[in-house]
Amino acid sequence: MATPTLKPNVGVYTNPSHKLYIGEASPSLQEIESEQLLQSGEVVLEMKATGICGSDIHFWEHGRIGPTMVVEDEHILGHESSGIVVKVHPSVSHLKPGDRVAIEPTIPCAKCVPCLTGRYNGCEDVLFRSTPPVPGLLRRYIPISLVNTNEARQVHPAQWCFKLEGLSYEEGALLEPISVALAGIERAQLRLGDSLLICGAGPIGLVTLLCARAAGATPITITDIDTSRLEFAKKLVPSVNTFQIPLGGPDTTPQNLAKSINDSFYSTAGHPDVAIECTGIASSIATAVYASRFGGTVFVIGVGKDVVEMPFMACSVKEVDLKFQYRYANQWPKAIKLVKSGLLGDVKMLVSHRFTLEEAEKAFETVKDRTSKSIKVMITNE
Ligand SMILES: NC(=O)c1ccc[n+]([C@@H]2O[C@H](COP(=O)([O-])OP(=O)(O)OC[C@H]3O[C@@H](n4cnc5c(N)ncnc54)[C@H](O)[C@@H]3O)[C@@H](O)[C@H]2O)c1
Ligand SMILES: OC[C@H](O)C(O)[C@@H](O)CO
Ligand SMILES: [Zn+2]
Ligand SMILES: [Zn+2]
Repeated sequence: MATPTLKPNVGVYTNPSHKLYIGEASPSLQEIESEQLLQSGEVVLEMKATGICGSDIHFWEHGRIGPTMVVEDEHILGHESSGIVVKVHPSVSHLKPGDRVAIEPTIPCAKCVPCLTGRYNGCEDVLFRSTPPVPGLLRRYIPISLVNTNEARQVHPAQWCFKLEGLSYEEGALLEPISVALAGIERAQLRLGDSLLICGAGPIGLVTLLCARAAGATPITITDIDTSRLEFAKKLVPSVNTFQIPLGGPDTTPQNLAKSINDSFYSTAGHPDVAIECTGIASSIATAVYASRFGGTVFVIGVGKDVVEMPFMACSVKEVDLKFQYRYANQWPKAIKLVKSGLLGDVKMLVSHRFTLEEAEKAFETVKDRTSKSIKVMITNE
């Protein structure tokens, strides 16, 4: 690969005053250009595609997610990324300029019990790109290292980079939300022939739909308050049933909604076997619980308020298996195989808008503005 002309390193920041802006990022152009300034084992990645996640919008708009993830300083966003190797320290032999990789944004400690038992998403000392105070991936360059994790220099360990194997950069960036859905399906124990209810047709509900179809769930119904998202779901997976959750009106209690959903779409068995909740909204979780069969599973991926009122007795008398998810573990290799094989369908359909790094503000406004009808907004550099 011919040595590309490198540009100054910039990143997309938010701060405690809820500003969104482009600013200088680490490492500097001078550090990147001089291979001597790279440390042993390091390579530099030029980011090629980064998807904007709802949590990026949350950190920008509200400055926090829950009580512990709080923007207290200038903070780089982004954790759905892929890129290309542009510089390599002479000590590195397994990567060369031109190699294309996707980044898993988790940096676990590898020492605590969750790490040692394979559930490193529960790491007690985790660093997760874009969750404050760990700077995210939405910048032009990031150093990757085989031998150390130097957080002061914002180096990401090579262990958490996966070769793209022919996938496009955008598909590489989509591996992150796909990993969320795959982890959910794995822990919800969704099986071939299970009937499924997906609550919420945002990017997470939609990738869950693609993964659940591949896993053999049938029938599948997806809900949303927004008709345009349901129309998109139908375009993505024509066999899916869609159900619009009305805002207000006499029949909008979770019990009534659950009954309408079940009467419309689960008439054979009466109820879905599994519900995967992808909104984090209390009334939607309640609808999933009321729709559930005896011994059914309600699996909550959505996140929301610190305390949420739940239909406790409905869970109790139906022995509902109520489960939750926190990010993912061990999903990238599986996600790459699934996208590459075509089993998930055309995941690129999820990308509704593309912007350059310099247009990041417009990109973030597009995600926030529901009239834009965006699904997955990408910052690309291809
Ligand atoms: N657990 C995890 O590790 C994890 C990882 C990624 C995302 N998430 C969370 O998953 C959720 C979904 O993410 P997303 O990117 O798709 O978000 P999103 O906001 O784009 O999508 C949520 C969808 O839910 C719909 N909705 C709102 N109220 C509803 C209701 N009452 N019934 C049905 N639908 C309703 C919205 O119209 C929207 O289309 C968010 O809460 C996000 O923070 C969790
Ligand atoms: O995709 C991963 C999620 O966005 C993160 O867990 C975030 O919600 C909190 O760090
Ligand atoms: Zn995310
Ligand atoms: Zn750990």
